[in-house]
Amino acid sequence: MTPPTVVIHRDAETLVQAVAARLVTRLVDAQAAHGDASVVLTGGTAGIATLRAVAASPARGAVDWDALSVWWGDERFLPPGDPDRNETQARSALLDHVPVDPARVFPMPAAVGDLTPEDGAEQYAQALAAQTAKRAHSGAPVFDVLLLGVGPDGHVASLFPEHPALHDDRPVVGVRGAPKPPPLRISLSMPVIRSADEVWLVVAGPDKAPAVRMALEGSGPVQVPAAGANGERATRWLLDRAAAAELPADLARVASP
Ligand SMILES: O=C(O)C(O)[C@@H](O)[C@H](O)[C@H](O)COP(=O)(O)O
Repeated sequence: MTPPTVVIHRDAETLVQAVAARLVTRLVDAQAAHGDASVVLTGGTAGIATLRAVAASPARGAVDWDALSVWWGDERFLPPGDPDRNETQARSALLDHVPVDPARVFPMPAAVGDLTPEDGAEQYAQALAAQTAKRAHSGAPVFDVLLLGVGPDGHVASLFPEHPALHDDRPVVGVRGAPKPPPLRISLSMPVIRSADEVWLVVAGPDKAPAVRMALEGSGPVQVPAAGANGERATRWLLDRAAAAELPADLARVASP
């Protein structure tokens, strides 16, 4: 694991534009290297705004959308099409506007009938295992880039501080009693998050500053899950100034003054 890098942008809007540009480049590079690319999306304000910025970017035409697999890091366990589902928001922000191959878009299961979050997690783990085998065969990482937001409490995906899901050794976990609504969720587990080639934590706003500081100053991942979210090859903290406000000066070099 390489040490995290920190990039600080002037404000939330500059941050999402810069992350969108970086994401387009990352997907193009992955496709050039191994023919296709695999991305994990996040819910949350900054994550969805980034997808909107990709959709609006003239550079989006550089991505071969047909050769992209789309996964989710977590999902709010709600009925299909619910406006609060991360899937619904990602589709309207980006996926409905680019020619993705529907067979390569892997939303987490929705709340239908008797399905529980645990059942949904198990189904998603099966889809993931098939992808893992396929990508291993081609020598590509399972995920080229995995996007995460960070909560004011330091949660990432639906892995909340001190929550039992953090200790679950299954690849995908059903979450009950999440402190951020809705209480029922599905999440990739920490080991699966950590298997991504690159993990990008996209964080804006002053309410996130204490969590960003704690994660980067060595807090444990049980108290501050974001502290454990490292990629195999790169971990990038992509921040606006407000989220970076509590970082010590040696970490706080500003990219967009
Ligand atoms: O489903 C969700 O809510 C998430 O995926 C969650 O982990 C989110 O990314 C953070 O809570 C940050 O969200 P904000 O950027 O909206 O604060």
